[in-house]
Amino acid sequence: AVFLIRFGKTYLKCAKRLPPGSMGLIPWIGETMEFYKAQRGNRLFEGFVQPRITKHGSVFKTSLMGSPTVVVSGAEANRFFLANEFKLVVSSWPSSSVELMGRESIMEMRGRRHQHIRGAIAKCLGVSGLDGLVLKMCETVSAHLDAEWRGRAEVSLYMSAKSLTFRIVFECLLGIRVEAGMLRIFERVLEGAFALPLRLPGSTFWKAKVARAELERMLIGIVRKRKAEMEEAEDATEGEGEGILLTKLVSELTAGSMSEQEVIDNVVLLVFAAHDTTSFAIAMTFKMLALHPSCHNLVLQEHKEILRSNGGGDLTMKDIAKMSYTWQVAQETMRLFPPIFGSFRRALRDIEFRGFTIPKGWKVLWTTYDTHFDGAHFQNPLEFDPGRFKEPKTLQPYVYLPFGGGPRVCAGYQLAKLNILIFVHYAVTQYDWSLVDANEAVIVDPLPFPARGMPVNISPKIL
Ligand code: HEM
Repeated sequence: AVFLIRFGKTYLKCAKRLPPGSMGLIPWIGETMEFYKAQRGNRLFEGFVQPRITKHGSVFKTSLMGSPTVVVSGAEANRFFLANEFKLVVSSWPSSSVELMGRESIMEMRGRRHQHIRGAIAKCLGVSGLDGLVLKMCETVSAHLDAEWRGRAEVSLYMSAKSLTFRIVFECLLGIRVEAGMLRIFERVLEGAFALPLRLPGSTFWKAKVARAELERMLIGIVRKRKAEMEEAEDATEGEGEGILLTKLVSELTAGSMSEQEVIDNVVLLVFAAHDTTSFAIAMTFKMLALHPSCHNLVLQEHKEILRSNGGGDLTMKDIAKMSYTWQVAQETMRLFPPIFGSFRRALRDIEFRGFTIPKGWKVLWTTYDTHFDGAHFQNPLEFDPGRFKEPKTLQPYVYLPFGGGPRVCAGYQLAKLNILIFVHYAVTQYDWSLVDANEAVIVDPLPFPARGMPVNISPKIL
């Protein structure tokens, strides 16, 4: 009833200037079913957004998951809404995500508090912070391949990428040893992040809450121990190398500029932000390499050259800088298969956009798809052509957005890049591999993943 009254009032006030579109027969349900159906089949653009753009234009209204929503398209719209974060809009996550990630995480922060927490995270996740982690990341990738690939004929590339990404965040960034069962607890939290927030014992959300409480207990123990160790050692450094991020967050705690809850919530959020996104990018990069053998050969040449020049030793940032073609492959992969298709914002006040009014409180959905697949920005947009990223500076701003844009642009971009490149380096130079199922579908629920976990046949490479 509250929804209907509020919705009705806003509707009458702005009706003339609302964007065109359909709110469905029952506004609370609206077009949610059509949205979910298209999303699950990885056809959100072709199945939901594009037909409505054709019918209503590039700004249209709909009603999704109980919220009146305006879907916007094009680089100009992306810039308008992403760059005006905090001024006209704020990011808007489902209540289950907020509850499970924590209300003190960066995704819920605004203004100064957001800037402060982001500053602390960015210091560790920027190029200079990560420089001291390259060696540890290489050791982690090597150890991962030895433990999970060696001696096997087949592995699930996606699951392997997931456990590696988890290990990199925990062991390299936080300096926390991954114990058996930790990944499972974490994944149970993630499973509830987009589930209906039902507090019924046995429901996905309930199980996620129980897992979150377990994770929180574990993290509180770790944070308190690290704080005591740092105090005892009178260690006032903000950290570098292994564990850089946790050291930085704990030093903020000691200095009184962050609360314990903020430290815990942001640790959970960072693992969440890194996990499915990086793993999907890795899996799809391999898929694209398998489907485009000439690209695979170029990648292999690039990495063999690095092995030749460093004598097969540990990688350095200089070696990683030489992986330019591999990064083009990964970028082109994320253009076609963005790990995050877009995200929701909430209007802080009535917003005038392209002659329409977006009422205060309504949601705005920006997506990567329409610019990523637009022939005006990318010639033959459905073709896989890594070469288009050779000169990325020629791209107009807010066209290529796998990492978002504006004040909330991905804080983990450099880490994701390192993770992908280092993994590709070790995997392609040490193993011959091929896809078990070249036609494996991608399911989106609500983040994308390969339906069968992308099994690959592997055998040790004889170089
Ligand atoms: C291929 C991998 C990744 C992709 C595609 C990706 C994508 C994104 C996107 C699209 C956003 C913006 C969301 C929005 O505007 O609502 C974002 C935000 C964010 N990402 Fe990533 N991400 C990746 C990896 C990572 C990693 C490895 C980390 C850190 C460990 C990370 C940390 C964050 C954080 C903290 C934010 C929120 C920033 C803020 O609110 O200020 N991401 N990411």
